[in-house]
Amino acid sequence: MRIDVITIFPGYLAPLREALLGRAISAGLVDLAVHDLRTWTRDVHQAVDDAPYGGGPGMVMRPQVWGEALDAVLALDERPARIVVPTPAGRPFTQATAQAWSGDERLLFTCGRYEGIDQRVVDDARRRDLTVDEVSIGDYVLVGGEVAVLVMVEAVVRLLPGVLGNPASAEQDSFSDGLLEGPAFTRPEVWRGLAVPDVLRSGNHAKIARWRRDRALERTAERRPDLLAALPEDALDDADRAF
Ligand SMILES: N#Cc1ccccc1Cn1ccc2ccc(-c3cc(N)[nH]n3)cc21
Repeated sequence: MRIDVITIFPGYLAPLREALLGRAISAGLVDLAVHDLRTWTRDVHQAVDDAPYGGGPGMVMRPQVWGEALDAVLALDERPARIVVPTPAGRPFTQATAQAWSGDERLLFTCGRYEGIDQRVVDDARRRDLTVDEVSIGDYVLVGGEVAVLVMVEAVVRLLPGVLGNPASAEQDSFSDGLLEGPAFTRPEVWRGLAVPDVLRSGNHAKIARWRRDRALERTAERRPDLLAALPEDALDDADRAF
């Protein structure tokens, strides 16, 4: 997978070259290129923003700079790219989104700042039949798109074959079966007077699986009843319903 990121703060994306993601890049599983948007400015001040039409607070990012940047970065590779625009006004980015995008050949992230990017940049890309996804990582407002890109790239890249040491980790993710993950424990057996649940030390794999499923159902019902309500009809078996 090729990943391009366009931003006025390239340094914000440095964490993508650390740890697991850094190893995925070194292993050739991911090609990452970060581009400074100001490369495509033409004025001495390298202006990337201007006042909003219709008035209002803040500034809006200029379409000309973004249009030239997108055209240039898209042209760097013939593979089709999904253009991702982080925005508080986007469709929710979920585990299902990450799963879907993990099958893409190329992702191109555009990091806005100020009050966002002139809408015509997205409109122009779409009318050229480019795939453009405007996505939100949560119902809160960040200062720019860079942090959202860090979140989305990590969520997607960890799903690529060969990235996680144990692929089962991704298969047993929270949300992979529509439920939250239950509690996890490791040594010591007792810590500050708190013991690991006996069933987890029983060696009875059927009982352990049932216990873990019950804890996941319990936690989901308590913290995210919306996820429980959204489960497909056949997602819960009789034992689940009995819980
Ligand atoms: N746009 C916008 C905007 C609108 C109003 C106030 C502040 C901003 C700042 N901003 C500029 C770029 C940008 C990108 C993504 C987010 C973002 C995503 C999530 N899920 N929250 N915030 C915010 C971003």
